[in-house]
Amino acid sequence: MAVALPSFLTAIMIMSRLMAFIGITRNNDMSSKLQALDIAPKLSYDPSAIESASQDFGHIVKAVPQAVLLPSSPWDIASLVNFSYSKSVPFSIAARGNSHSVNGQAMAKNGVVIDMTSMKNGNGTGIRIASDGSYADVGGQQFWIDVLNVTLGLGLTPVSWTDYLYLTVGGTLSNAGISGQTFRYGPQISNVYEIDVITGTADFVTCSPNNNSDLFYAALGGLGQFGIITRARIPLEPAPKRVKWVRMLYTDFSDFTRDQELLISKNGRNDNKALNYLEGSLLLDQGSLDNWRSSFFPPQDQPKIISLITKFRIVYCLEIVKHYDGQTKTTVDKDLQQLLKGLSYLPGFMFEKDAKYEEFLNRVHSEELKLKAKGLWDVPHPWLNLFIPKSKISDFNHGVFKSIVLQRNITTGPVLVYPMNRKKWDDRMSAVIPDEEIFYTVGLLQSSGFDDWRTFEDQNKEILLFCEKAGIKVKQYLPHYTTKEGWVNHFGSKWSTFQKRKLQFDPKLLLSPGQRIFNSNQYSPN
Ligand SMILES: Cc1cc2nc3c(=O)[nH]c(=O)nc-3n(C[C@H](O)[C@H](O)[C@H](O)COP(=O)(O)OP(=O)(O)OC[C@H]3O[C@@H](n4cnc5c(N)ncnc54)[C@H](O)[C@@H]3O)c2cc1C
Repeated sequence: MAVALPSFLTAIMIMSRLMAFIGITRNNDMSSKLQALDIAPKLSYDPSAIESASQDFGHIVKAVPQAVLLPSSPWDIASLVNFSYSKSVPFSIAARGNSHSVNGQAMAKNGVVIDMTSMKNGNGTGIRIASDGSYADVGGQQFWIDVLNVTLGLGLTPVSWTDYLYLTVGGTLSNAGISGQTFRYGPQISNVYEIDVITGTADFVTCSPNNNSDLFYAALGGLGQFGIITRARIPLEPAPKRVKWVRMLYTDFSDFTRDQELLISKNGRNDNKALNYLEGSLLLDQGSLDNWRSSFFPPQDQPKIISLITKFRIVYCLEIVKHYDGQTKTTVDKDLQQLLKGLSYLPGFMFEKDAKYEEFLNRVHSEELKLKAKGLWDVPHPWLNLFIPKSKISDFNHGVFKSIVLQRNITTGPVLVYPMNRKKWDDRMSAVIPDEEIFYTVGLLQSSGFDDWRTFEDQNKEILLFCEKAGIKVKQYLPHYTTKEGWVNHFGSKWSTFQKRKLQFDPKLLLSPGQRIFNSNQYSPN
């Protein structure tokens, strides 16, 4: 190609902005042409379908599509993409999983939103387990809770999870899919053998590390930019029956992080004596004992925990889980004692639970139901999720947790902080992580009222500014930027590959416009 890549892309972006200016003509044209398609009966213009496709779990931004596609098979999706791709003035298309993004990432202003969940089990997009039990083929629209239930039925399970299971396979694989298992098994994107993808050129491609590998690595962690994932092949292992679930409290941050790092370094291997899960969180007030990441602490112990919080203002909570099955309780208890030997948690502040494996994995759902009953689930969620290099986590504790968070004193909802290893991630994938062997994830998973989410967004901005000034090279998880410069910085050395792959797999910039990487002007605040 004679034209340099970035300027070609700039030309495409200018064209797409021009097209946005002539939106009205385009929209009328688009609606009438869509009526002529074979998938026309599956396009909904129903105000309630449009309204729900204009919103997400964040309740902060809104972008109204022209129509919502309710596909019954991947071919319906390919047909829609093909139609847009063939137009001289194409329209944008967003796959919508469970719409649990918080910044409009699954929206498509003036375009078409594909309600992936309408596919249910249609045409090979259900959950099918290999005859030897080594993997499951799973439709991109499937919820992880359904994957869990079906695989458990055969005594099997995937190994890498998210904290919450009412998310779709395609949605989490477009980000990374992280939780307390990540330190040992890697994120969900490191646990995929193969995927089927419909690209922005409407090609239906099966890809894996050995077959169309560029698209495989592009789509995993690719923020929906390169194609719509319609199937993923997920490795399975024998499922445990029960878990020992332990929480320990700390008032000293360096003790807390030293123990976290010690545990992940000793337990990263795949043997049945090692830990299966490790997370950490902050306890800031009474609400922290009973937020949606599960009420855990026995009621009789809560007064002494609250006294500790009152005295120290921040208490750090280390949470670990060990699976067990054939072992007797005594054996697993001995293994646990061995694992916890030499840790520096506060004496008298170790709490244990014994739970069914599925009860532990689905722990957020019961809290979700409680919050829903109180009208506190479908509220704004001004979240901030960051990856912080290990070398700066102490600076982050002082500058953010002990200063900004305590001074503003508005934080509601879980604040997570736990480490993971770079070596469990595959750098060829689109997902971006810090450039250090160990890094922490910090999630400020806040809920607010409809009137005050901006106060929380201000806190998020202050945190990012602090990191910038303090030279803490954070990477956002579930990233959200409003400028091209923000995205270029985010991807760093991966930016040129990301752009090149976009040109290759979605040259007309049709897909996932709500991420606002290549399409600006996609939504407005609520
Ligand atoms: C309560 C709650 C708890 C969470 N816990 C965790 C957690 O523990 N760990 C974690 O990693 N994340 C967590 N998340 C974040 C979550 O993983 C992401 O928001 C994820 O994108 C949500 O999945 P979804 O199916 O709702 O995707 P959506 O929000 O619908 O879509 C997300 C993005 O992916 C694109 N997309 C959707 N489906 C496809 C597909 N099939 N192919 C290609 N692109 C697609 C969309 O266009 C959009 O750009 C949590 C979110 C919530 C609300």
